[in-house]
Amino acid sequence: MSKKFSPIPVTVISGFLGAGKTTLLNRILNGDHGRKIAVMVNDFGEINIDSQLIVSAEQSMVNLSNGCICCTVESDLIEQLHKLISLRERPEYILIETSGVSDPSKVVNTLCYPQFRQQLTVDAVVAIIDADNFSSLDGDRRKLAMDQLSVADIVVINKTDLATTRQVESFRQQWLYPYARVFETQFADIPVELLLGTELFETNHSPSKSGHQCNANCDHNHNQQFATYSWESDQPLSLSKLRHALKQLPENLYRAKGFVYLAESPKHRCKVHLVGSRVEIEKEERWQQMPKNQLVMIGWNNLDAAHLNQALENCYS
Ligand SMILES: Nc1nc2c(ncn2[C@@H]2O[C@H](COP(=O)(O)OP(=O)(O)OP(=O)(O)O)[C@@H](O)[C@H]2O)c(=O)[nH]1
Repeated sequence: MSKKFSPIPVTVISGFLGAGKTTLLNRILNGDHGRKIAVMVNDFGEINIDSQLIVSAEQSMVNLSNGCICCTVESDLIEQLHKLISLRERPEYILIETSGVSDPSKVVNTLCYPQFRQQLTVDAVVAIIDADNFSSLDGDRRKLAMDQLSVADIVVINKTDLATTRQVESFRQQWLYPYARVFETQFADIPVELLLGTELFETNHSPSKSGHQCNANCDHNHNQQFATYSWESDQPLSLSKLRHALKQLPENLYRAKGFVYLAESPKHRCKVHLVGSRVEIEKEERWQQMPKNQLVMIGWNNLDAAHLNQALENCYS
């Protein structure tokens, strides 16, 4: 490692479960940026789904250990950052996608450790709001979603296709800090130049700015607040049974994602997303490996694993 390099800019992408972080990441990676970008992804569930959802061959990808990036996997984040900055071909930019249950301020705090001072510079923290589901969040979930916003330099009000103009306006009035740059989007469609190389973090952290809450005290443990359940199987599922099962899931199960092997299209991998009560099942490319089902579910107040397992096994064709 040599000090002759200028620090690598890092953008942190945060936002509550299912808000559109991976959608935004894919947009950036496939956009016209001309940079050698390294991507770090942090999944909360036991199976790494996010890394499989990222569709770009150009970048180096680092999977952080599963768990919450702001509570339990900080040591892995530090180790992986060291590896990236020590590469002979250093990346020109680093994007970190935090899990939907993470508080980005802790990640920013790690990036600001003295050991990284010559090597990394925080360019901006981006927080994505799910305009469709934000108002349904309450209690600790709402607090976490608001904490994610409070540290953001760039706020993306996403899924405006599913929200009313009034809902979107109420985000601006109630939840956003005046210095944040705000975009309203569908499928996180923002020109890359408005997101990368903005140097907004430094601007917003000048001593004259007040009200910016960069609180790095992580006094919660998301491993306790949130629960995950992972399911794998190699038997084909029936599409209609799966749709029905996903609509019947308990209310405390907020997010599900992964891939399924459907009897109706056995040659193609199908992607599953559930956010709140909205379910999407989409046919993708042909299987590159033996077909299998891989689903991760995230919720709170203890998920009943036996019940979920049974519900999914009932979907066999
Ligand atoms: N209708 C609509 N759906 C969207 C939009 N943006 C993202 N989605 C869908 O929302 C779901 C979740 O998107 P992701 O990008 O995976 O969300 P995420 O924040 O990365 O999810 P986690 O990593 O699990 O927290 C997917 O089905 C997306 O296609 C949007 O603007 N409109």
